Amino acid sequence: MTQTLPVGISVTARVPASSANLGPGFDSLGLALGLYDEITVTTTGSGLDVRVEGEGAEEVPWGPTHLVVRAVERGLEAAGVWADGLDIVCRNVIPHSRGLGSSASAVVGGLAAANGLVRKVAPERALDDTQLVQLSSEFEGHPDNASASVLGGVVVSWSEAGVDAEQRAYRAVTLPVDPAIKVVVLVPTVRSSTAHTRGLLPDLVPHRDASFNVSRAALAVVALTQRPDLLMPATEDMLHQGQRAPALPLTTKWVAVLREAGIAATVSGAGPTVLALTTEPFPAELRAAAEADDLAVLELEVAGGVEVS
Ligand SMILES: Nc1ncnc2c1ncn2[C@@H]1O[C@H](COP(=O)(O)OP(=O)(O)O)[C@@H](O)[C@H]1O
Ligand SMILES: N[C@@H](CCOP(=O)(O)O)C(=O)O
Repeated sequence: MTQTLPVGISVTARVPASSANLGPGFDSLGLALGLYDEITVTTTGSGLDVRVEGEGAEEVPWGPTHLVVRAVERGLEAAGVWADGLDIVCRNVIPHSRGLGSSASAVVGGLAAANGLVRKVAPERALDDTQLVQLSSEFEGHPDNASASVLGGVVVSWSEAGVDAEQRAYRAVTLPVDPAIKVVVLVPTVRSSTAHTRGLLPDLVPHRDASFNVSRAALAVVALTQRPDLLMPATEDMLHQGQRAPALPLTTKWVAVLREAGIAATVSGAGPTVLALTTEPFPAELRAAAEADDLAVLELEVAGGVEVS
């Protein structure tokens, strides 16, 4: 039976950004990054009130089609809980359409906030992390981003055929990142749509390229968790970065510049952000050159999973 939430309860979800693929781990590996959106949801007597501050405030809809609103409603529905009205405030920091998983963060944040409300009133109905990974991946379509924002750290995600042929079971495990690894992102001002750059990928790849990526993706897990000295070979890719390069000229240039300087750089997600993984301080001259190319250079912590207070 559906349970109705009382009016006036409130929670805030703090959800990290993420970088998907990490080079060879296309559609599987993800890393949670210390850039956070905050979503505060309060139950009211009726209606829907949405406010958005920061990134995307003037572009995203402030109503029922807003991604966070849809995720909050999905989270309540999954727990069998109803709210007569909702007040939702989004304080956005994660840049949109830059390859930092903003859409997955919005979905994970909305689901986690809904779950926080459920936990206050009917803890036995609250969803666990496995269910949050499933729901957010189903909803957003990118389990590499979604599971990083749910679980934090570096994640390996995969999917299995469900009982119903149309359904997939999304799974993920998280591993701690070697503390010697520093994460730097170079964020362009221009945007790129994930749907567009996915469209550039071929249906078929040569067996040798697939085999190349299998070795590098396996190595990436080792390099990220215990052997940062292997980050350069561990971030090589044949499956998507080259194919997307024509749509991402600035990104492609900076991945090459950084790699020539011995810094393990990849396209972050579907781009256009560049992800750099290093154990040394990021060189000042490269920072200055990147900023001169209109890239924001951000040193970020590896984040934990979404938190609800
Ligand atoms: N916090 C948010 N609130 C509402 N919509 C969002 C939010 N974050 C992202 N989106 C939607 O997702 C789109 C970006 O998704 P996508 O192209 O997959 O890029 P990204 O790499 O940032 O996830 C935005 O244009 C916007 O429509
Ligand atoms: N594996 C996906 C990841 C998309 O991430 P985003 O942050 O660019 O939305 C892909 O490479 O398409």
